[in-house]
Amino acid sequence: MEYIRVDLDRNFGIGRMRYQLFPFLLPYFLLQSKNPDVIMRVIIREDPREVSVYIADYIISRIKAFNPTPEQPFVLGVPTGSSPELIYKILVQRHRAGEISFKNVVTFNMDEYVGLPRDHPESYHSFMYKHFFSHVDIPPQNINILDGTATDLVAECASFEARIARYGGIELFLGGVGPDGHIAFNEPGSSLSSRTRVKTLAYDTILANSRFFGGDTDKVPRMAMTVGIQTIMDSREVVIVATGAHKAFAVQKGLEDGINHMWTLSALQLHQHPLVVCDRDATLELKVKTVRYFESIEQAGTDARTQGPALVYRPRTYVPAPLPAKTPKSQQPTPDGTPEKTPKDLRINTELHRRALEEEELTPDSMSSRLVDSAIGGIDGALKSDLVFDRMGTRITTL
Ligand SMILES: N[C@@H]1[C@@H](O)[C@H](O)[C@@H](COP(=O)(O)O)O[C@@H]1O
Repeated sequence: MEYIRVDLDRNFGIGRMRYQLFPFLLPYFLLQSKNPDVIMRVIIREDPREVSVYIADYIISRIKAFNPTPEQPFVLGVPTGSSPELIYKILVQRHRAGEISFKNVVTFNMDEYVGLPRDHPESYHSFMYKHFFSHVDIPPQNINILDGTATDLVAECASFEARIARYGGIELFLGGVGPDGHIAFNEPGSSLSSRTRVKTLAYDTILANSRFFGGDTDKVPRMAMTVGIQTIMDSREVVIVATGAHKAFAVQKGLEDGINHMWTLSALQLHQHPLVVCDRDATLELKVKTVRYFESIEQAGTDARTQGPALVYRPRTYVPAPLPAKTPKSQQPTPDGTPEKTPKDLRINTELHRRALEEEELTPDSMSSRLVDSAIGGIDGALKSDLVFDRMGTRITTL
């Protein structure tokens, strides 16, 4: 009896404390329910078609909610690759059905190969016009794609960042993910604070992308220009599409492991509104517990697109690269002693160029050794026709 009385006393005490704390905790709970998107969101669908429908719907709903005008367009970051093809197809269908207009949408492409002319069939210019731009009402002047044949590539990258800043930043960045966890062309080892720059491609990426060049790795450009991780992180929202068992290892590293420059997808753990939409195969390396957790969040009814409140708009804080405080050594004073005036754009270029020289990025010859087992499926390009992936993605069998 004595024990029971003690327990009752203790429970009563805790219960009373809970009620006393309630008024203080209430604002916290309200804040949580108002901002359900300030976490990593992972949406899982059964196959690539369902994933593409979800993302196309999501983009349409975001553009509509934004209600863009010519003065305040919706700024969309867009990728290439096989994963987004179906998304573009659905967006085109929905545009043709009169559901969505891209008249007041401005796009920035993630990346482009260095050295490929715009009209090369495998340039990202060609890809975007073939799959999307030629079929919707986006004005050509709203399309921004890096020019891989620019004579001054550093200046081209600086001007790209400046254009993004001029629009007030990117609203929604749609991206894919490479089998080695890269986003855009931010290969393993990329600085997590990188901005648009020229990047040497890792051998795995060359191998994976050789499928677009008739399987010939020699035809794949060795360099590309790409937005940086920080460029992506500055977007208000990031949506990543990941489909297929060959993306499973990258998804696992990006979602379950720590933030790591060797798996640049993982940088999104620091973003406020990241959304990863996977098909079932792309989740094969995740813990069952992780999959259940994300599924339960969606089932709980806080799904950003269908049930959640609108995202909270935050002010834009990005300003182009700071100008050097000191007069550069190379800049000689004019005969009358006053320093030479440098045009604004050139000053930005000089700063980025200086930084590019300082930040020599690590691009190992091949990262294949990190891709174990099922993830070897990531090198799908050259091998696709020779390999069969079983449903569990844990074994690769040759035909
Ligand atoms: N630069 C692109 C990336 O932006 C893309 O995400 C990746 C995956 O492409 P896919 O969707 O074809 O697997 O390929 C390339 O490396």
